[in-house]
Order: sequence, then C-alpha cells, then structure tokens
Amino acid sequence: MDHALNAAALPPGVTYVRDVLSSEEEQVITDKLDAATWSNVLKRRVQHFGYIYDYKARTVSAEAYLGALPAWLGDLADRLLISGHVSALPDQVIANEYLPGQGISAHVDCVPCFGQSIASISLLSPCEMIFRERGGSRSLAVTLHPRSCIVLTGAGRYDWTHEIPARKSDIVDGAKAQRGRRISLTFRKVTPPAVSTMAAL
Ligand SMILES: O=C(O)CCC(=O)C(=O)O
Ligand SMILES: [Fe+2]
Repeated sequence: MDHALNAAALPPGVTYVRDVLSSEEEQVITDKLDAATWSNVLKRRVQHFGYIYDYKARTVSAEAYLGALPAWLGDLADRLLISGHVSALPDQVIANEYLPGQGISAHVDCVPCFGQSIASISLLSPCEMIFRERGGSRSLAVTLHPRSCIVLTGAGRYDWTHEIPARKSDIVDGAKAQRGRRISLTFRKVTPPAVSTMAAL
C-alpha cells in the first residue's frame, strides 16, 4: 500500500497505489469474472455491476439499477472507502477486459452520472494510461501495474482526459513489454439524478 508513485509524475488529484490486491485475490476476481457473462456491446468486453452505464446516452438511469454489488465487489468497495482512497462508498463497478491491441479512447468519466472519486484497480498485465490536460498542452503517461489502484479526483477527474492507447506493447519500467490480457475494475458512486439536478440549481 505504500509504494506511492512520485506525485509530480501524476496529474493533480490523481493517486496511484501499488499492491492493493494479493496475487491470490487477483486470481479469484479473474475467475469470478470469467464465470460470469462478458458483454460484447463494445470493442472490448465489459461487465457492469450495481447499475448499467449507457455509453451512448452517457447516463445512469434509475431503471439501470441491477441491485447491490455482489459481496466480493462490495468488500473491495468497502476497502477503498476505509483506506481513504475514495470519499463515498462506490455502488457501481465496470469490469473492462483489454486484449493486446485494445484500449479506451480519451475521455472524462461522465460528470453528472458519477461522484468525485473514480478508482480503477488493474489485474493481470501492465499497461500505460495517458492523461492530457483539457485545453492545455500537458500530457503524462502512467504505468498501471497489475494489482495497483489509480484514483482520479479533482483536476485529474474533471480537467484531464485519460485513455489507454490501443497497442500491443508499452514501455514498462524502461523496457518494452508485450501486453497480455488485462482486466480493470472501475469503482464509482452513482449520482442520483435528483441530487445532480439540485446541485446544479
Ligand atoms: O481500464 C482502466 O483502467 C480505465 C477504464 C476507464 O477509464 C473507464 O472505464 O472509464
Ligand atoms: Fe475512465
């Protein structure tokens, strides 16, 4: 938990923590996901828990509620809150699977849909995440190691985009590394529409 990266190499508001999971936990989580049904609605496979996120409409509606997080994800959500990595208990999780050559294009996670902290836990294979300052010229590359967690808050959540380049290798710790299968679990707190409407008033 205390291999925090040099904060200067991260956008403001972003924290990166190594080894939030053991290798055993990483395997158990992977097996649980593979025992469930991966969705092919996107180029990469995904699974949604808690609420379904509508990628096209960029919304989470009340009808999208699937139920409480399964216990194994609820436990991880509790850990993120108790360790202070997130400020509100996450109630929505998206698992993303990236095969070599797959990525996610530059985006800011839906602002009205989700709360102030977004936490992403990486499994299985390292990859690079690129941050770009919106309306600015700064960009930063951060290696996401398996079993690490990256948390986006503040400017890193709202004023910088993040992306994972769709490529087959990355430079990891100074050396070229072929990508393997990577899975991420992104934990968010859904903002009820009524609350975001009130906040906008
Ligand atoms: O795979 C990741 O670590 C990031 C996923 C992501 O940015 C997202 O689902 O919004
Ligand atoms: Fe994201």
